[in-house]
Amino acid sequence: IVGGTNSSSGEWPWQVSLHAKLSLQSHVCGGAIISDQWIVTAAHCTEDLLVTDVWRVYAGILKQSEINEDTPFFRVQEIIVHPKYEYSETGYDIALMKLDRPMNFSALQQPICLPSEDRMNTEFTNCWVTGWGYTKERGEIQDTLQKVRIPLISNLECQSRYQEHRITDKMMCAGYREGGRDACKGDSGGPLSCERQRTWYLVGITSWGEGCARPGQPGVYTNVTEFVDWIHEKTS
Ligand SMILES: O=C1CSc2cc(C(=O)N[C@@H](Cc3ccccc3)C(=O)NCCc3cc(Cl)ccc3-n3cnnn3)ccc2N1
Repeated sequence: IVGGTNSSSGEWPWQVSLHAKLSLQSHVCGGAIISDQWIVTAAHCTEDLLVTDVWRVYAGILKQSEINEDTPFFRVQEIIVHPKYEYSETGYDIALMKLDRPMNFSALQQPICLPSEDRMNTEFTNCWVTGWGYTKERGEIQDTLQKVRIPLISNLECQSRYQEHRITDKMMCAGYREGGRDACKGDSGGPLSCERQRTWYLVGITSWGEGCARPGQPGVYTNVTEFVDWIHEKTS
């Protein structure tokens, strides 16, 4: 996250850190808890890592330094990648991870609501992006979960910023014209969370962008509203 600040414990209890343990273990992507046994993340996070037993899902943590060999984690039983996913910039950048056992909810780990499909995203005015990603383009993974408020922008404006891409209705964008605040490497797969009437909704999944926090280069997110039916179909 570029231009953000430290989160406090329990502020984003649906945020998880997805680790892969090959020879070494490291944070790969963010993710969001949507039920006691399902995590939503980006499809590109699971590319080349579709074998389930390398994954470790850490919930209820604020700092990466809380993670050591004694820290409890969830194993992944199943990974469902959207069948139309090819790569982030063509959309459908969404995947589901089924945990090997149901999670007990607490103040530190609990689900975020899925948006209802009849809401227009532009109605959301209090949206935040969170993650342990870089704070600048050539940065490093952060210890404390970062948060930054970023306004949603119309797909029309977003398309005008990405003339060499097709910004589809399966995508949505968020950013400041002047740049300075954005997601960055290590944040992908994590939530773009929007609050309305004291309830938080998973409106976007951090997907791609041209650099981090550059002027006129907004972040591009998977438009979760367009996938609510698919998520219900796959997780029920
Ligand atoms: O311990 C480490 C060493 S460094 C490291 C890098 C990444 C990384 O590049 N992630 C990519 C995605 C990725 C994930 C897995 C495998 C390969 C790539 C990312 O987050 N990419 C974020 C994409 C992005 C989204 C928005 Cl909304 C705005 C701007 C950007 N960025 C554009 N340029 N950088 N960020 C993930 C975990 C890491 N952990």
